[in-house]
Amino acid sequence: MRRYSQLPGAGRQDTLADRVHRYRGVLLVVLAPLALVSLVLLLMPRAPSGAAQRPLGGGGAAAVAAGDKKYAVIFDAGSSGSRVHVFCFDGNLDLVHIGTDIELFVQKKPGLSAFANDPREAAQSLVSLIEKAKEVVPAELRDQTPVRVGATAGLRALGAGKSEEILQAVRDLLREKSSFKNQPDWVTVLDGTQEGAYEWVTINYLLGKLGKTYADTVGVVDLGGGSVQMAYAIPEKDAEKAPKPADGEESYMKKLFLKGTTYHLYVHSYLRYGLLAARAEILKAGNANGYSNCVLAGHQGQYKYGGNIFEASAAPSGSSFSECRADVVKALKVDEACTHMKCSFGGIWNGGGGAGQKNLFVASFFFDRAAEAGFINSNAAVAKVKPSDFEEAAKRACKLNVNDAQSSYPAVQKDNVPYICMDLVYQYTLLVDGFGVDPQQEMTLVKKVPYSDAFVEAAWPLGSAIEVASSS
Ligand SMILES: O=c1[nH]cnc2c1ncn2[C@@H]1O[C@H](COP(=O)(O)OP(=O)(O)O)[C@@H](O)[C@H]1O
Ligand SMILES: [Ca+2]
Repeated sequence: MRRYSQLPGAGRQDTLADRVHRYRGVLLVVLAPLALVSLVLLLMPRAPSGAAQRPLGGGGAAAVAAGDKKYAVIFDAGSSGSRVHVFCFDGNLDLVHIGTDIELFVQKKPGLSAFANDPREAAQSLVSLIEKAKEVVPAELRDQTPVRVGATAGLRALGAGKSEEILQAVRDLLREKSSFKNQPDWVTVLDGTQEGAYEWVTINYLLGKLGKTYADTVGVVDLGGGSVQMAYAIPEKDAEKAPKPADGEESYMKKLFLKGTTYHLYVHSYLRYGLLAARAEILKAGNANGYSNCVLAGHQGQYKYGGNIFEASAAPSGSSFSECRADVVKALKVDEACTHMKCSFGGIWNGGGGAGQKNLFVASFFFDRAAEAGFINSNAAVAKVKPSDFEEAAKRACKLNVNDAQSSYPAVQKDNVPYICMDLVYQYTLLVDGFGVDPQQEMTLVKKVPYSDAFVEAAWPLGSAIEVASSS
């Protein structure tokens, strides 16, 4: 848990307001031409022909300026939990401290989709997060500070009707309780491409890569609970040849304009292939005999996901790495017909690879399971690993029964223990057979990214906040 300290500046409102009032005539004469000149200077170098002004093409929620500081409040309504992030940017769009931290980050479980039949209660689950956010934004700036809510795979999977009811309840709550600047179209289900693009912006921004050529940027994989995203930059000439997506699928390409540079981003989000959703797919793919080759010996039970129930009992001989792997390959539909040059899995174009994907930053559940399986330090922000590390860990885990696994992996939550073999096999197979990563290729698992003298969460909300802050 972070500390929330009161920002300097709160409480000076009256004095400042008095002074502004007294000198308003002088201020107008001095500031009006200055503002005009700065506007011209700001816009001039940022307008190459044809490039969009809004870096991510979003809704234009302008972050608020305090001096040259701008705050933005972003809610991440993830499938397994809700989180709030508050960021503060200076005039150069660099992050500045909020009290002693560089970001306010608070999280809560479960996510909105756990309240599928009670939209009001879903919205109420955000109240404590709203309160925490309010504590760090100075009172006089709150009504000008935009709050956005992005829901991901959990609400996507609920379908339009139920998710819209929940979003409406959240809009009502923000209007009545948040005191932040809110707008109905700032509370949405993010499409998978948007989520992947924001995550790519977050990581590349924090690493100082934005403004450099596409080949200097890093590729990003984000394994959530409900969906998994792959995003990386490719050369313009390749982007022009990108296949058109199938009916109902999102476009493979997204054009971003950031720090004076245009990027052509390949992004795909695979719904139902987040770690928790994939368990259901794996159980469906491999459950022919009423048991699963991926569930640890000694476990008899059912797995509940997205309102459905799946048989999840161990085979008589317990879990097996190789048989579980075969089930995962089936669940991934690795052999599905590919109508493009090259596919990842399920007939989806792989983007063609290249320099923007060479250096991979891999986030969310990849980090968490690697830490729980004990092959990376859970207190580190980043860790270098290879896909083969997941393979080795999986081979070890698949040999255990539930009791031995509980004592071998004390960091694994009790509910997750029967699935530790399945999760690790899935992660290895997703990387190698799904995304085509070489088992020996080094990649970076990332939880937080070092930035200035602090660490920032490696998650999509910062990308959204950058869009908000740069569109003012
Ligand atoms: O802000 C964050 N910081 C670090 N990890 C995060 C953050 N947001 C999500 N995660 C990781 O993602 C995992 C679950 O993803 P989430 O609930 O967001 O599913 P979704 O993206 O499929 O909706 C969490 O267990 C956690 O490891
Ligand atoms: Ca997520």
